[in-house]
Amino acid sequence: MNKSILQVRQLCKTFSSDGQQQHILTNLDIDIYKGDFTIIMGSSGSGKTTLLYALSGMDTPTLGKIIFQGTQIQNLSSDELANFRKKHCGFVFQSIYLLENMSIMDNVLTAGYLVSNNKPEIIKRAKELFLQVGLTEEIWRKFPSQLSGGEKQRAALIRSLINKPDIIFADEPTGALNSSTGKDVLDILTKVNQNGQSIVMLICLLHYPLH
Ligand SMILES: Nc1ncnc2c1ncn2[C@@H]1O[C@H](COP(=O)(O)OP(=O)(O)OP(=O)(O)O)[C@@H](O)[C@H]1O
Repeated sequence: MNKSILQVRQLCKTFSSDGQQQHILTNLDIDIYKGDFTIIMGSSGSGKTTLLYALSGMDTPTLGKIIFQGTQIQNLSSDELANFRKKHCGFVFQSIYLLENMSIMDNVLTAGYLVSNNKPEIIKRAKELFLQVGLTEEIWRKFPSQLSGGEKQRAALIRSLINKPDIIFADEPTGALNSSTGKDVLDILTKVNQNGQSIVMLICLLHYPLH
């Protein structure tokens, strides 16, 4: 059986505003295993993004434990958490946050250089990844505004992969794409998973509560 890399125990998240409490996540237990493609479904507003923020240490839970490869991530300082995310997590979102003032290759390289000093190795890996997802040199030299939604999402996926993360968190990665480009992105995620990459994907479904 595969190794558990992320364990969530009795996770609760409550937001308070105007004296009102909103219990978004209640006593969630989750185990994410190495190499798995885990899909978490929930309706709009059910707390998927809240869960992703907690799992990746971008927000602190109200109660409960998140243990990543033996480390309880709530115990890390904000610098340690930022390092943890850089080294261990990759992110793909519905809104594609590429930097508009640089080519998509430079977007990917910039993310790689944050973690590694080995520039030739990062460049080699970026080129291989671009070719694997069907983006040729002509495309990787372009700026985000010159690309289709599907091409941009594939570039964002490469950026999430460049540092060989332990887990990719994909929050509705096909939400802004039409069905054919959305399928292309899902096919690529499936291929990446078949090569051993652990993926947690959040999908919005109507009328599907998380708890
Ligand atoms: N910082 C916050 N302060 C107060 N309430 C919040 C905060 N963040 C999220 N919420 C509330 O928590 C609930 C869950 O939000 P979340 O974004 O996690 O849902 P979601 O399942 O990702 O929704 P969608 O599929 O529409 O993106 C919503 O009612 C939202 O308004």
